[in-house]
Amino acid sequence: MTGTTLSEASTSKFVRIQDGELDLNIHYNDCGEGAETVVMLHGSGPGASGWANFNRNIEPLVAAGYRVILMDCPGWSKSDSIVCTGSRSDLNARVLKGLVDALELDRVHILGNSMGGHSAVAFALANPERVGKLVLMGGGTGGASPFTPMPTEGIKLLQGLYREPTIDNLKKMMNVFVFDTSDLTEELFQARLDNMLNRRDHLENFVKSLAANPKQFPDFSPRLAEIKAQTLVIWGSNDRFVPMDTGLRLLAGLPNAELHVFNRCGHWAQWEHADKFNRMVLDFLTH
Ligand SMILES: O=C(O)CCC(=O)/C=C/C=C(\O)C(=O)O
Repeated sequence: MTGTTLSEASTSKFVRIQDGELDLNIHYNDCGEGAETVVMLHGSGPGASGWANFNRNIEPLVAAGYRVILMDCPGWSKSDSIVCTGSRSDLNARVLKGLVDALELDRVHILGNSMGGHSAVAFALANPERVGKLVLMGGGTGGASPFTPMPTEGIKLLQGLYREPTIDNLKKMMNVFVFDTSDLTEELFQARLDNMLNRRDHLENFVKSLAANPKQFPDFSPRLAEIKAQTLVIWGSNDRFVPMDTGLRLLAGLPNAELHVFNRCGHWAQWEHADKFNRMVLDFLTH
């Protein structure tokens, strides 16, 4: 695939994953070829997907010789829908285990955004031998912030958008999502709205999941020291969804972590500072 333009359609694949009683059809994008694989896990916003979250990061990693797998978590994009009453971080981690087993990948690097970061940590705790390096952006663990009232203003807007999926509510959420809103085009809003409204079952099931268990993302702080993988934690200093002190908690708990904070950056560091982000990740993965 290297040397050709990657598209969502040309890289789109499905796999069936069994998780206890569950039999889930999971969508993923499989990009590039390489001895090492980077799995990218998206966040929990309505209409999110691997392709939507990481469209500025796939090509540079593929060009550098990595295979990139974008897994759409159950409840997002073209993956099956689900009501999650327990830990969504652990559910995603079990589904990822099913995917890496199905693809016969011994060990993967994982790059996770927000919920994707929480899920990457859950995977590393359950399957330490299957993890190369971790990159966590705006996520990695749930839990309270000592400084910021929770739920944060961003999470309140996210939950409001799930309940009432309108273009106005989408714009309200996206406007606190990134620091510089000038890159948020009408085209981007419309694509995201279409993604959301295509799968009303995902929206309804997220609301039901929250009603059944408001704490979908547990606090992994007490177990972070178990993770020996080298970890690059990346945060936006203006993150209004998952506050930056969560990054400091990760740094304190993970024995082999380093933290980079982007100034003038919200919850989407991999998109808002894509060029520098991509250079940092490639440097981190190769050294
Ligand atoms: O509640 C949390 O801790 C996680 C919130 C989260 O995952 C938000 C992510 C939003 C996106 O990445 C998105 O909508 O693209």
